[in-house]
Amino acid sequence: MTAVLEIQGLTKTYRARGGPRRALDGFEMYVEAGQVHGFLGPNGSGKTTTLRTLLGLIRPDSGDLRILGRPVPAELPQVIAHVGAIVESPQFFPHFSARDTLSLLADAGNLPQSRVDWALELVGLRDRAKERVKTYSLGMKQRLAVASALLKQPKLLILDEPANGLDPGGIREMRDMMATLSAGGMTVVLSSHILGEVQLICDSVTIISLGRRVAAGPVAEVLQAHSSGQVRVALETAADLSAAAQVLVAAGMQLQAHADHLMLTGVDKPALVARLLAERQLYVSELAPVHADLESVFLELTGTAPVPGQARQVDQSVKPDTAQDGVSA
Ligand SMILES: Nc1ncnc2c1ncn2[C@@H]1O[C@H](COP(=O)(O)OP(=O)(O)OP(=O)(O)O)[C@@H](O)[C@H]1O
Repeated sequence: MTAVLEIQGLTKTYRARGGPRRALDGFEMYVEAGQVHGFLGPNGSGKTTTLRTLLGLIRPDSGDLRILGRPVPAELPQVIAHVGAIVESPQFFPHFSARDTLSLLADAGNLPQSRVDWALELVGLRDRAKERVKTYSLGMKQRLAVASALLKQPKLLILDEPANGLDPGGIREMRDMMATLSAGGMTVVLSSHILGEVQLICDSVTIISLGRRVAAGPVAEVLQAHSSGQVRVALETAADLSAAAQVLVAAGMQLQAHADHLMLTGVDKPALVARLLAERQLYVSELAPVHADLESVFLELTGTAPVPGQARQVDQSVKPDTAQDGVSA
């Protein structure tokens, strides 16, 4: 597969009041053509810095960046026509309508006016397109921003928090829109904190923590690589749970007993559990591997799971010693 986006060894240190602040520390990222790729990380982990660097808005200290195979920023002028992006909430003229705004942008970019209606339709603003932007809700402004990035019909669409401010219906529409765009061959990179949504939308993800990649790859592989092998076991007779727990512990398994089930960890072969218990006339009614979700993997990898009684500070996330976790993109 062709990489639409490649980043290797990206570093960036800001000069801040409190001293130099290393925002990116050998960061890597690969996105293949036609993918919807989720870019995830805690607050302050370096996502916006990465995206701004790709668009030539920030000069990196070092690193190799390529868009559509071209090195950036050196050859950004040659590829920028194929890249649509919203990296910061764009400001629109409040007295213009959405249609006027897009029309102006199409003119400025030498793009056909027919794209205006196409983009308005796609983001669901067609029926409100004549109203002034200042009367729009946050979610409607967000839709207009996406429409403005779509005008170029880009090969690569980069969206920083596209679901910000959208209602549940809007989030679902955004998801459908991504699917439509990706089916048409567009590659989409989106940063988001709505992990359930990312799990539904994205083919692949990169997770960043304190400026380094901590996981990357197809969503299913990342989940698989970080699933803890948990299995939930319930018995036909709940009264047999403690006897079953004893059997399984004696067989070297680790478990937690709950009122109506046992939760086993590190189980490679769930069938073995059923066999061990059946040998003692203990019959399982449920034997279900518990799949990790993206949120739990994210919290584990970035070390940002809430701890009762502690207020986590923004820079308290995990930075691995090495940049990789073994899952490749
Ligand atoms: N102009 C700047 N000057 C100094 N430090 C900066 C500057 N911009 C970003 N930083 C710092 O760089 C780090 C990475 O910031 P960045 O905005 O890339 O994070 P992010 O992952 O996009 O966060 P969020 O999810 O909160 O948007 C943070 O510690 C931030 O404070």
